[in-house]
Amino acid sequence: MSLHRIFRAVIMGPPGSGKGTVSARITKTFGLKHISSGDILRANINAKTELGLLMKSCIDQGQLVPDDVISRLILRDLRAMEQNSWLLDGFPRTVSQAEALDDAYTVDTVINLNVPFQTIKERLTSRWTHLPSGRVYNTDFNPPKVPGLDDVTGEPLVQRDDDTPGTVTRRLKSYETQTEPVLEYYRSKGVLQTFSGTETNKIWPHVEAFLHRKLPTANRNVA
Ligand SMILES: Nc1nc2c(ncn2[C@@H]2O[C@H](COP(=O)(O)OP(=O)(O)O)[C@@H](O)[C@H]2O)c(=O)[nH]1
Ligand SMILES: Nc1ncnc2c1ncn2[C@@H]1O[C@H](COP(=O)(O)OP(=O)(O)O)[C@@H](O)[C@H]1O
Repeated sequence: MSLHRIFRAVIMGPPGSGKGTVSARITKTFGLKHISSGDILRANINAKTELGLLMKSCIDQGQLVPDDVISRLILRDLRAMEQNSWLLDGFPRTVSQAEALDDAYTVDTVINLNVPFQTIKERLTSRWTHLPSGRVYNTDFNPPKVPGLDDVTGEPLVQRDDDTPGTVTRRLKSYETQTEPVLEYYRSKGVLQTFSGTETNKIWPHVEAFLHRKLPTANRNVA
């Protein structure tokens, strides 16, 4: 059965380290299903669901939403794709979330983007997001073809309410205290693979080569 084994991966890294950008390249190249906790939360906020309204102030203040809320949300989505290989982006962010995931699935590999905080701060205040798809742009790095509009749909891009300098500082702090222990958790399980650098275009070839080794064609989802 090993040829058709389902591949389950997590991508980690501080806010703005390029998780969304690298995830888009991974899904395109390897056909894994991409599940982004931030995209799911923002879709709830946008649709003004009860959950979205409850979580918005937490997110806008740069705090993590409660473990039980996000774990239930993500595990429910994962149950709907039991037969698919997937890439989790933004979850788990605490050891308690990692344990909840571990109770349900074995994670094959954890890709850790190790990008210095100084590099990140400059990026986030110039990030533009297409909310419905989660596609991200940057006024310097990958500007949209038409300023302010998504390349694929032509719909407007927005700046996230939590991409302000003060909130970015709080998000980096919560990354240090709450999320860095998750790296240790996965390191001790022997599944952590760290990629360090300041530019996504230099990091990406290493991630791609690593996944080519880990993920022979047979493991990929059929497009
Ligand atoms: N200048 C620069 N910006 C980048 C690079 N890689 C990604 N970005 C931009 O940085 C911002 C954060 O990247 P994103 O993928 O959203 O990171 P995430 O928060 O970890 O998911 C976005 O606006 C990206 O377009 C890079 O190598 N250089
Ligand atoms: N796994 C999670 N646990 C708790 N809060 C989360 C989680 N994922 C996302 N969030 C909330 O959503 C916000 C945005 O997350 P995300 O889109 O992953 O952004 P980034 O990677 O740029 O920080 C976080 O700052 C946090 O408030």
